[in-house]
Amino acid sequence: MNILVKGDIGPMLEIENVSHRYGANKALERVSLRLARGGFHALLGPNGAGKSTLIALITGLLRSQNGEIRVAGHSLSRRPRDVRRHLGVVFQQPTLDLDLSVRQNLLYHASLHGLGRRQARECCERELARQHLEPRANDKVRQLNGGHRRRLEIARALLHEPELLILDEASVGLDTASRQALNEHVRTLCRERGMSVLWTTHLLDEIEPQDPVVVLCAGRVIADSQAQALCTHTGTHTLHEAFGLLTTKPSDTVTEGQS
Ligand SMILES: Nc1ncnc2c1ncn2[C@@H]1O[C@H](COP(=O)(O)OP(=O)(O)OP(=O)(O)O)[C@@H](O)[C@H]1O
Repeated sequence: MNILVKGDIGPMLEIENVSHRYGANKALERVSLRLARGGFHALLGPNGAGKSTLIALITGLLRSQNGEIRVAGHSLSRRPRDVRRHLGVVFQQPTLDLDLSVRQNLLYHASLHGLGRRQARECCERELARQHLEPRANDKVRQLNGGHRRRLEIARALLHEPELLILDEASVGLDTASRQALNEHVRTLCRERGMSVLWTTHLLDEIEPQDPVVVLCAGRVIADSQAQALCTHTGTHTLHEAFGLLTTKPSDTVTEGQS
């Protein structure tokens, strides 16, 4: 995950030695990772691994207790506004207003971003088109299926055209076909817009062999490598087997280049 493509001016996301406690409960322990600019990256971990806590820290929902988080080179503690400008987030729990239309939800959010009326309209129409939601623009969110609601949340997260999109277990609650369609949709967006995506999940069928993955387990990074390298390292044939081994018997961290 820390391989930089020639010409890059630095990583998209850097996390250095971040720990977090909820009272006596240690949720994250000296977590460090780097995401190169552009491309689809996965953050994997079983339930309770600390994925949502890490995302809450990156997005500023939780206050960082120690360590350093930088987005596009901007320090979250020193330049939170610059960080927010570069960041779009789809949280695990949907936060759409079900009784407003698709377009109204977007316009409301655009106004929260401080966009003027005209610019807000333009941004909304652009995202409705990109997420293939134009035909549903006047429908109430309540009328949409789960997959379309998630697309609307992605549209909302991209209104200000961030370079990094974080999705926290975005496919939870969707049926298999909708999960697959959402995953493919995000990968296409990523390719077409040159964005960086951090996709968190505990569902391994959403990961492709060439994806860079970070695996969190019990609050620690236990692997940071390409998905297929995890199989090579653990001597397994599938990512399911590799993940099972790594998360039940965590040893040294698996990093890029190990096999
Ligand atoms: N508000 C909280 N108060 C106390 N403990 C918490 C709180 N939120 C999370 N935890 C604990 O912190 C640890 C990490 O939880 P977190 O939700 O970040 O993991 P996760 O990988 O996102 O799990 P899931 O996939 O189930 O959402 C767990 O032990 C969890 O019980």
